[in-house]
Amino acid sequence: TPVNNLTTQMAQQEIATLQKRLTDYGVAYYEEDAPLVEDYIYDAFYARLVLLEAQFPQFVTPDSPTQNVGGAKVKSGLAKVVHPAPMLSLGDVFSLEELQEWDERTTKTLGFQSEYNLELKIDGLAVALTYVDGKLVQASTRGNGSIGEDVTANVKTIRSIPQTLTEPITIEVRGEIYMPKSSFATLNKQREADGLEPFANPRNAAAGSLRQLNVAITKKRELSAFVYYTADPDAIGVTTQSGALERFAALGLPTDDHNRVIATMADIDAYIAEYTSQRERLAYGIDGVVVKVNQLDNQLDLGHTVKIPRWAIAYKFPPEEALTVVRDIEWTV
Ligand SMILES: CC(C)(C)c1nc(N2CCN(c3ncccn3)CC2)c2cc(C(N)=O)c(N)nc2n1
Repeated sequence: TPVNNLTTQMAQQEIATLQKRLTDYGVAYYEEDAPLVEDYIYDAFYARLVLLEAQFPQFVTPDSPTQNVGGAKVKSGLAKVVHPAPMLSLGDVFSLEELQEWDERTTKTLGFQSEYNLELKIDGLAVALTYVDGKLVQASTRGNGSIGEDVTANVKTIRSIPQTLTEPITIEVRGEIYMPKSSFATLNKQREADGLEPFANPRNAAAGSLRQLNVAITKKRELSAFVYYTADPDAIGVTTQSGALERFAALGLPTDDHNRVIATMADIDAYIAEYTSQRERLAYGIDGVVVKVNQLDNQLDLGHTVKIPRWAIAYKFPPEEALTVVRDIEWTV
């Protein structure tokens, strides 16, 4: 259950159970050297307890596993985090014709023509950010959609991600962390000067920089982010995707301002043409356009399959590999 749908009673119960379970696991691991569960299971329960205790501090006890240094039993790599609501993937199309077909299917299912919110598809890596009473308490990568990695300390070094919202609300938001093209070029020059392998593209550089155990390295890597989703729109009182983006900005969260609401799919050609040509002039990498049904209640009517929402689709630009050399030469000048 997402943290802000819990009653105090439920939270107290879950916290007590987790404290007991993690203490037993800790004893078996540290004192009997006979771990009861895999590390990633322990880490996922531990991350859940951290989240609950942040939301319900009245239930933190001095002997809670989170209160002693040995608590986070992370031996190797980053701790694991279970996403309370799975992070879905996105369906892809590669032509305007397929986009029209998607629009026809969507219009048929709804019984009327929906308006769409268009967003640039930022070429980075997806993260979930959890704020409790307006404070950033956890950040995790998408991972496989159900279990990601805890990158809270790393994310706290990203200047565009606020540690405190402008209102003390409890909400989980999702977005994309990316490395601007200029930071990517500078980083790769430095790596080549140091005899290191350069990163293949800004997305890999962002992932490698974010998932660092040594947070000081993340801090130096000049990452940025855009927020684009919450599973709990009631927490911010919005009814459309475009309204959610406006509320995110009002809360101090970074959003991309290239989004646009269109009435019918006929209007998308202009947007796609505009950003296909603008692409190399943007300060960050994009690999397409994301089209979303704008009214949130219509999104609910459309629902999602196991993996992807029916109310959103990603139009992918044709790969620009051929232009890479030309583009790099152009802006390194
Ligand atoms: C909330 C939904 C599911 C509709 C959604 N999902 C997204 N993604 C899911 C798949 N993701 C993913 N990542 C790795 C492996 C599989 N899927 C990566 C993010 C979005 C990504 C962007 C972006 N990049 O700019 C965006 N403006 N809106 C998104 N909206």
